[in-house]
Amino acid sequence: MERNDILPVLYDLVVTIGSEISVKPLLTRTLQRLLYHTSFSAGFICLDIAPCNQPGEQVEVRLDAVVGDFDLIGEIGKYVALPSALICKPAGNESEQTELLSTLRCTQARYGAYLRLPIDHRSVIVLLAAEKPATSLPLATMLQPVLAHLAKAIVLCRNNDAYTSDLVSERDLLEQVFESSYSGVLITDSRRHIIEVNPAFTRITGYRAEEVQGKDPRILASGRHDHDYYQKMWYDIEHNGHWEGEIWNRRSNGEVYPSWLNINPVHDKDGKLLYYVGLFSDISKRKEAEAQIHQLAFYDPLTNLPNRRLLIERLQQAFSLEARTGQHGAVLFLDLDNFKTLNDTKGHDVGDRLLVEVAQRLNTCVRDGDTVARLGGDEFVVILGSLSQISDEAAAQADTVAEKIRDLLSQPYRLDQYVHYSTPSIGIVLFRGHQQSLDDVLKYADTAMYQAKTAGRNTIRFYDPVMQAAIEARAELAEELRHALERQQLCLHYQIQMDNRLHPLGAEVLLRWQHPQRGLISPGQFIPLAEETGHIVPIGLWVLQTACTQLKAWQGDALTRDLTLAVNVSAKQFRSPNFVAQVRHALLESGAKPELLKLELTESIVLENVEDAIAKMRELKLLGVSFSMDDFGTGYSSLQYLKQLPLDQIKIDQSFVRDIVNDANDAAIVQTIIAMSEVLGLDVIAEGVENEAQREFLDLRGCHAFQGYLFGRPVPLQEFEARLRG
Ligand SMILES: Nc1nc2c(ncn2[C@@H]2O[C@@H]3COP(=O)(O)O[C@H]4[C@@H](O)[C@H](n5cnc6c(=O)[nH]c(N)nc65)O[C@@H]4COP(=O)(O)O[C@H]3[C@H]2O)c(=O)[nH]1
Repeated sequence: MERNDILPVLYDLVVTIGSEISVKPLLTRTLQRLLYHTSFSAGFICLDIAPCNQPGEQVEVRLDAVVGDFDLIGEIGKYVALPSALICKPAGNESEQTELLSTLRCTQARYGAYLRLPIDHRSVIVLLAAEKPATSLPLATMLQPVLAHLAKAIVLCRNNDAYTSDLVSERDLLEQVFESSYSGVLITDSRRHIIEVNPAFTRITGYRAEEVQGKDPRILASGRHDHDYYQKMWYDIEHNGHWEGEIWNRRSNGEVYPSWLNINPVHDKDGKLLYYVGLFSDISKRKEAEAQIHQLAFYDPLTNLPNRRLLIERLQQAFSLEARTGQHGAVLFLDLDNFKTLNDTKGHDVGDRLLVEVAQRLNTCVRDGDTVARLGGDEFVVILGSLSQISDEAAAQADTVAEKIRDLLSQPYRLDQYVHYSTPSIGIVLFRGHQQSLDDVLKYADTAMYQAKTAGRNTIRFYDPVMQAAIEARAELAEELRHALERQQLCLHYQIQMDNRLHPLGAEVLLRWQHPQRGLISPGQFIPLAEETGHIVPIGLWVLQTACTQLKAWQGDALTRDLTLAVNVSAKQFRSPNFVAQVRHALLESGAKPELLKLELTESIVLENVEDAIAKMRELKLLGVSFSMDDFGTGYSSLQYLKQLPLDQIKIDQSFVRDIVNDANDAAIVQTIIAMSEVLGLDVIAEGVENEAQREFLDLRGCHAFQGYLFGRPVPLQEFEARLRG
């Protein structure tokens, strides 16, 4: 190559270098051009060479580009061991080159000459040939400017490569997000023609990309939203740069579904609108779940009627409405007469069917804006709204609806093979605005219903404040009773029991409540209340413990040591699973003799669960405790169970004793009870003996034990003991 030839070569190389933007093609094309112009047959480029100082050593270099030698091409990107003289040192004379290259294993000693062109301090181009091509000039020197240019180009291309690789990974990431997103993505051009959708769009809408591309997104519209809705949506997008909201669309199969949609416009850096991007998710499942939760939270699952919670909400609304209009509203509280019997005899399934049918009938009796709710069990509430402003008229309107309900609910029900007859008891209370509290209105309606029930069922009653006052007083008493024990307001009175020779046999302990304001309250008033609230259990236990302590205290005195104490046991107390343990514990703790403790049970307690009663009685009898059957004759009085029970005594109820002398019926009953006790080997005692005639009658018929005012009223302990001594 002559000096004059080199300029076009340099120009060609510079153009080649300048036209590449990526390292790999830059190196390859530069090598190709060099081989072409210099007549070398092969060449390679190594960048980033570590400094090599020892002349004889091998250096590890990476082949970044190779041209012309297929063996070496196979090594591109890999590290190969090459003589350091070839890579780092200026080329020697021809014989030295041949010798050096003969040791090159990787090129199979194919080359005898090379040209080494350093690009910068760390890179080199090595051109190889079987023998050195004829050139009159030192090529290394001539090519120097272009190599400096190449060094700069490598740096630029490397930066460019790094940038491109970042862009590619960014694009890959976006593409992956787009493809795998769970949300549907829809991209339109600025004229709102769909240009791209993702697979989630297809999954949700049922439309494939090619079916919607070029079309207006309006093809998805369900028709559920009016023109204004869309206008507002586009207004927000154009003016606020964003819209987000619930939208009902239609799938390709025609199904309408709710979705949550975000729309954003995309602009270029000059603010020119390029695209609209819509991102949406199918919220039909969420909506279904919400509806289900709402249904569960606000509706009764059996009848689908509003439940108590929704009833309260509706009542609140009705209060507000009537407050504005000045009209009356009414609450009807309904309960089905004898529903429990149907449930107990025919089973809950049949009971449920009746409730469903009642719910349906109730709904046909009221207007659209009215509410029919089920509170639970067989209790229903109806709210009637917009009744007259005049209370008499409003009452008449409510009464008309109640009559209609009563009439319809009294029609026969066909439940499976049964024809069932049911009637309701209905309580009504009127309301207007917020004059009464919501709780009060419901409470008053309940009271009125209760009144309807006690008035003989199948009845309608308006709320009566006098009755409400009685109920409230009762509730107050219950609350006070809760604290009576801890406040030490309870005490025991003792009523003597005697034999026919007027020897004291013992006493019945009778509970009294010394109320700080109301004075002495008799058990007839508070025992049923304590039964209802469950307070009878701790109270009963206290009576038992006090009686046992008293028995123990009497042990030291000859006058009292053989006296028995009869203790009344309530149903709830007896039913409690640890009743036996409680009695045993009371006896042990006090040290009382079990033979002196007599437990009084009533027929109803025992009849509730005869087997359980027998088991408990047997256990207690093993301890030595005895049993008396209280109020005998007033209930079922079955000889059958009487035989099975481990009783010791039968107590003739005072209702028979009262007229025993004058009423032949009572006399006959008492005689039968005495005879029956004899047959069964049981003691018999009569209670309520008030006069000598009664006592004599009983004594003559074989009843020799008595309790009653004739012998002594129930009195406090000191009085009782004084009387024994006197
Ligand atoms: N007219 C009349 N009445 C007489 C005569 N002799 C006694 N009495 C009353 O008849 C009731 C007899 O008690 P009971 O049948 O067990 O009926 C008791 C019993 O069922 C219940 N009771 C009382 N104390 C307790 C208790 O500690 N626990 C439980 N569970 N119930 C109790 O309260 C009921 C009523 O008790 P009290 O008011 O003390 O009423 C007592 C007593 O005062 C008489 O000659 N004429």
